[in-house]
Amino acid sequence: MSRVNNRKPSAGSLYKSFGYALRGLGRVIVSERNMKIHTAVAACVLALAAWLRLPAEDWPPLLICIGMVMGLEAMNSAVERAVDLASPGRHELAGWAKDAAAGAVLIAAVAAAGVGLLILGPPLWSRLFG
Ligand SMILES: Nc1ncnc2c1ncn2[C@@H]1O[C@H](COP(=O)(O)OP(=O)(O)OP(=O)(O)O)[C@@H](O)[C@H]1O
Repeated sequence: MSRVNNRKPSAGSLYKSFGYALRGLGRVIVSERNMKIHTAVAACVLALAAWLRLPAEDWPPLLICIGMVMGLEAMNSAVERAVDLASPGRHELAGWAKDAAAGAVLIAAVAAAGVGLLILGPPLWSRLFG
């Protein structure tokens, strides 16, 4: 028989979950070089978008891409830690899992770079050379 979770969600537990999530993000930003790079690139993209006064409809794709890349990087860090815990020694499956998680970040980052170029490129070009 499956166990049923009868705990009622409370405002306190919701608040705590946000706290755990923010603590997790903080740890990833502090300890992962790639996450620092993603954070810096995201800040530059948002500053550039504001400077170029992009129209409202151009902002959602940029925000989605930033969220996708940073979210997947956090998930990649979680996979790395979980794999290291489960398989401290070298194992083919451990390498497979880490490579696949890193591949997910790479796909998102390449797609985000394409979206960023398409959205920011033309207005930046005309601001600089137009
Ligand atoms: N336990 C493991 N077994 C097999 N291959 C691994 C293992 N850990 C990491 N690898 C391989 O090394 C790559 C990089 O992994 P990771 O970023 O965790 O660094 P690392 O090799 O553990 O060393 P470090 O964290 O010191 O750079 C992985 O994508 C995978 O190909």
